[in-house]
Amino acid sequence: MKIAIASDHAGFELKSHLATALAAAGHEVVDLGTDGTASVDYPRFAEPAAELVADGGAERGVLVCGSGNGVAIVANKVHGVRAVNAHDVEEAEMSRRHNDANVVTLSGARLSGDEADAIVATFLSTDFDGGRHARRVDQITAMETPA
Ligand SMILES: O=C(CO)[C@H](O)[C@H](O)[C@H](O)COP(=O)(O)O
Repeated sequence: MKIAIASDHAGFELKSHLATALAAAGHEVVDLGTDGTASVDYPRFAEPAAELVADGGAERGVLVCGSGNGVAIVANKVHGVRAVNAHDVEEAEMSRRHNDANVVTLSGARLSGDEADAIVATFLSTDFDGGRHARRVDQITAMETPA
């Protein structure tokens, strides 16, 4: 799967870990930075990654900042993106099954590499349930189109 990944300084360590692990698992990883622990502003990195997902250039996005919150807020400004800050495997699973989330955001401050690996693996492998959930996702998508 082609995956866009990005972080700010607070997510850099976990993002680097995930980029390596995802590539080793056979995924095509597009790393949009940041490239170190120097302080940067998360919108600058989260927006291009979210746009790549929205444009179809990547199937899923993985974004990391200190809390996972800032990058989620940025990603959800991009039409076509449904980003969820997943704190555990169950949230990742439900974000796929019920929300058809295409971007997962993570806390670099609170998650271990093993925890993040499990969350991302679940996020990538879980299918959307469709049915009544598709109707609700369609209602979200309709909000992005001016009447
Ligand atoms: O969590 C974040 C945004 O939601 C960021 O990664 C930062 O950790 C947070 O904004 C704090 O910024 P700082 O410049 O690292 O103090």
